Amino acid sequence: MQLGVIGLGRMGRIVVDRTLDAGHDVVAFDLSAEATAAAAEAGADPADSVEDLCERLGTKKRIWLMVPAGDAVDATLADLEPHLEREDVVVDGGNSHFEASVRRAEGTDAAYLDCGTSGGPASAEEGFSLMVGGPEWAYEELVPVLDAVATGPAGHDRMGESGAGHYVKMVHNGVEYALMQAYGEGFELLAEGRYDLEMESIARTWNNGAVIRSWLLELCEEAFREEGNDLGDVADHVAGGSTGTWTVEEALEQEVPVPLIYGALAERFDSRNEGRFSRRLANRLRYGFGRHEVKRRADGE
Ligand SMILES: NC(=O)C1=CN([C@@H]2O[C@H](COP(=O)(O)OP(=O)(O)OC[C@H]3O[C@@H](n4cnc5c(N)ncnc54)[C@H](O)[C@@H]3O)[C@@H](O)[C@H]2O)C=CC1
Ligand SMILES: O=C(CO)[C@H](O)[C@H](O)COP(=O)(O)O
Repeated sequence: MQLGVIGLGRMGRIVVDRTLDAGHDVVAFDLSAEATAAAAEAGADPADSVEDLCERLGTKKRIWLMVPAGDAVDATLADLEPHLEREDVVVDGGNSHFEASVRRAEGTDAAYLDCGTSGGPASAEEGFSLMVGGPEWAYEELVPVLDAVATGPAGHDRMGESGAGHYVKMVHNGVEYALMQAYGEGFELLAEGRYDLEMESIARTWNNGAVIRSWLLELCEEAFREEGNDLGDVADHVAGGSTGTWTVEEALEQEVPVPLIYGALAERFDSRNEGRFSRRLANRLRYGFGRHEVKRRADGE
């Protein structure tokens, strides 16, 4: 099979490499000429524009987008649109909102597959877990490439109609937030608690047979090994948050309680806030009702 890949960053490059390794042909394009050249060195046919990529693909185009979610997907689709026919298939492997994917599927002549991708750059060797939404014929058509990009045939499946792939990936990320928070709280108690403990040793021991073993816990083990028992100079600041926000918004709309996911998201936002207003007010209110001492900021700000 011949696959066009647009977006050759951390994730797109893995799509290219794994597709080439499985014996398929790849035509590659990125706005960065450097990224395109690097993919060419790995064996891909380099394109210098979306139009050039489409010409190199000929008829029955199979195109995988791995550009940042949002405007970049719409811009790429706008460039692709004049070259797309009904028998073509476009896959969006990024973290797009499922509603945007439904809109895009409705707005293109090609078959559109929304593909949630899990595993991250660390999965270059093993392959990804792929959650796909969209027309069944297009999914079946892409199976050889999905087999290559995923861990294998068991690493991908069609979740349902358009939007279902990115919907499942959105919820996956919500679960990811909650798991990270649960491990974080457990290790915080262990680190601050009454025994002098080795965090890496605990993570390693749990990873060998414990009920709570997981890849995220292996990443905890790696973090303690590489950063130290107290995480060294790693800052108390967690970036990102869009996919968790979408999960919570959807849960509210569906009236499904997700307190753990919401709590993890709130903690993430809180990590970016120094001197929370609500905590300062609570501090002052305790004086108001109980004449408890008001702790003052050292710098008087
Ligand atoms: N990094 C991760 O752990 C994961 C990322 N994703 C999703 O995969 C997508 C890509 O992520 P990364 O590879 O990490 O990002 P990245 O920033 O490493 O790479 C994005 C690439 O797209 C290129 N690009 C941007 N706009 C373009 C356009 N209009 N035309 C052609 N190329 C364009 C950039 O030059 C860059 O090389 C995002 O939607 C992200 O949310 C999904 C799962 C895991
Ligand atoms: O999808 C992922 C992991 O599964 C990506 O790492 C994503 O970038 C995480 O985004 P955020 O933490 O900002 O929601």
